[in-house]
Formats: sequence, structure tokens, C-alpha cells
Amino acid sequence: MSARQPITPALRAWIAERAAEGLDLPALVDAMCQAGWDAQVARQAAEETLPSDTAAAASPEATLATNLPEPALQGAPTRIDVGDRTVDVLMALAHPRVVLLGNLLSPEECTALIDAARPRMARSLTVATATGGEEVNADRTSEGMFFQRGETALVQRIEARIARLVNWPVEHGEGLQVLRYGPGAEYKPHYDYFDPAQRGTPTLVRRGGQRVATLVLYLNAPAQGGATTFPDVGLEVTPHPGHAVFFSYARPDPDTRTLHAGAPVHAGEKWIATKWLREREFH
Ligand SMILES: O=C(O)CCC(=O)C(=O)O
Ligand SMILES: [Fe+2]
Repeated sequence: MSARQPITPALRAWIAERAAEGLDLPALVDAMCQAGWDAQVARQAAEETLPSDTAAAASPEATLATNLPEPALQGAPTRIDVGDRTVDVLMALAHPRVVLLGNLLSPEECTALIDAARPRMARSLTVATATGGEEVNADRTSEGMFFQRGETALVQRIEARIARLVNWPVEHGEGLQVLRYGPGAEYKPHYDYFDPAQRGTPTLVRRGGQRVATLVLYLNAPAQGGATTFPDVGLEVTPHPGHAVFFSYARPDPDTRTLHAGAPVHAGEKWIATKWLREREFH
């Protein structure tokens, strides 16, 4: 292609997402050329989007700072030190970006979180994207509650651990939400980002930008059912106490393939804690 192509925000977001997946500068430029971009434009866009030290180093070993939450998986570690604990890396998927983690919470912490949440559970509300308020949603038959950020010593400890795990400031996180699904309850397929086409989205985004990543922490294991599913890629994550599934989305777009659901619980109950991460400080 010879015509000068513009470096659009969408292109920048795409570059950042590929970088988060581990592509280095030469690989990024290659991928863009294959997609029809002019080599010079591709290199310029990549250099402008990636931090200068990354672009300059341009080696596969270089730490790729990104604009998305992301566990430090360079060098394929089997475990990650999160300060007061060592988390197991169990599985990673590039697109959608999904990382399955083990040992994020101890059995005692899972129980303590359930016990602290239990007296405050109410039928789950979902953000009403049309208005920016909250509403009861038939697609979401769980019960839930929110902790304030840093509300208790336990919540504070977990939030600090998550921040270190995904390299994203505590202040960019929404309060931890605890959900309980009884038999038959589910959370139908949805995206966690706010739909840009909805009228209420600007109100929601004013509180800290878009959501860019989600961490679902499993607090128990239902006897049957209750997986977190990603229908676009046929992935089912089985709940185990102390495990967590992380996924990120560089832009509010279905092409991130982050459509996901809480599958119906068939036997027993399912308890999770969800941490949504924003672009900026959430207040
Ligand atoms: O229940 C699950 O496994 C998924 C929960 C979820 O999607 C959410 O809290 O946003
Ligand atoms: Fe979700």
C-alpha cells in the first residue's frame, strides 16, 4: 500500500493488545504488514504506542509495559510472587486474553469472605447501561453485595494481592463484589465493559474510565455446574476454591472475544468474588 494510512486510536489499541499478549516490536510490525499496513506507518505506529524503552529494546526478553492489567508472564513462570503469597499459573490464552490462576486465596480466606458477605446478600443488580443506574436483571439470577474498596483488613489484603498480580493500581479497581448462585442460578452471556452505544455509558465511564479487565475469584466449588464460560472460544473454567480467572479487553468491542457467562449451577451453590478494573482511578 502506498497511500499514507492514518494511525487511528483503534490501531493503537490493537497494538497495545498484541503487546500485552507478548508480541515484541518486530513481530508487531510484521503482523501489521501482513494485515496490509505500510511498513513505515506500521513501525511508526508501534513505536509511538509502545513505551520508548520497549520500542528501543525491541527484544523478545524486553518487559512489555502495556496499558492493560496483565500478570507478569514473561519467561513463562509457573508461579508468581504476589507479596504475601505465591500464585500458581495454570493456563493462559492469548485471544481472548484469559489467565487461569491457582492459590490466589487460602481456604480460610475464601470462607472468611463468604462469612463477611453472607448477611449483606441481596438479589444482584446489573448496571443499567441505558441510564447509568442499577436494575434487577432477569439474565442474572444470583445474589450479591459490594464491599467498599479497602473496607476490611481481609478485603484490603486481597486487593493489594490482586494489584500486584495484574500490575494495576488498587485505586483503579471497583469494590470487590461477592456473588452467590443457588441451584439453577446463572449469569447469561455478557461483556463486562460498558456498551458505547448505550446512553448511560458516559455517566458510568466518568467514574474511572472503561472497565478493561475482570478477575473472578472462586470461593467454593459447587457440586455440579457453575463454570465461567467463554462461548466465543468454547472455554469453560471450572470453579475451585482459591482459583481465579483473569481476562482483559483493550476496547469495548466484541472482537475482544470476552463474551462470558456464569453457567447454571446444577447442584450445590457457587460463591465468587469479582474485581473489575478500570482504566483510571475509580471513585
Ligand atoms: O459467575 C461467573 O462465573 C462469572 C461472573 C461474571 O461474569 C461477573 O461477575 O461479571
Ligand atoms: Fe462478567
